[in-house]
Amino acid sequence: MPNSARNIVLEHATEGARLREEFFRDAADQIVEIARLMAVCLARGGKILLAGNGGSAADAQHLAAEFVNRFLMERPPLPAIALTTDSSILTAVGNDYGFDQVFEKQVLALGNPGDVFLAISTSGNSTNLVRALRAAQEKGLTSICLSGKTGGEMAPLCEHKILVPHEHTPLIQEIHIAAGHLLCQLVDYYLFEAVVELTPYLEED
Ligand SMILES: O=C(CO)[C@@H](O)[C@H](O)[C@H](O)[C@H](O)COP(=O)(O)O
Ligand SMILES: [Zn+2]
Repeated sequence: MPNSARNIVLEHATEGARLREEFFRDAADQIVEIARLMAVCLARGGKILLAGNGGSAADAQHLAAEFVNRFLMERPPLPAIALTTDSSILTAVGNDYGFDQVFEKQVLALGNPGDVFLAISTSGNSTNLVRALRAAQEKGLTSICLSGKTGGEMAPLCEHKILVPHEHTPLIQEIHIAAGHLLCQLVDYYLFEAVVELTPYLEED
């Protein structure tokens, strides 16, 4: 018995390491591109909205905190809001309209054209995120999804996608937070270390 429990640990570690290597090799350019567009959004005075359910709600909050506080370097606070944290908003909307609208109403209330909405879902099929992505489209936000496999119902609603090619929710989530950390690091890189690289993108419409 102790051996089979140990095998669960080792199989998770082996498969996680294999997936991580494959994912970052394939998605590196896309992560850089998405970080650059987030940096452009922030440099133009926009903000980043994030949302997810369960473990992905924790990821949304974790990443918002990195932006607002700091990540690896000392720099000014950056505007980011996790839409998962205000229990009065979540219970009022959930109670009066249903859980499917808890993120949609916040995107409609807080989102401005040019802001970024980052939706995090392993299945891509959480209705509250699908509805929030439609609201983001309506309000002119740039939508990004962190998802698994095909990105599910969210995929066609996202302008930019980071998809982890796996079936296992915890492994997808573990890659999501690693990709999220890299987005934080690269946003800081573009805004505070490599402004020259960002300048041509700032001049675009
Ligand atoms: O953390 C986990 C599983 O590792 C769970 O809390 C998980 O996030 C929840 O079941 C979510 O509701 C799943 O939603 P989604 O990723 O499919 O959008
Ligand atoms: Zn979990």
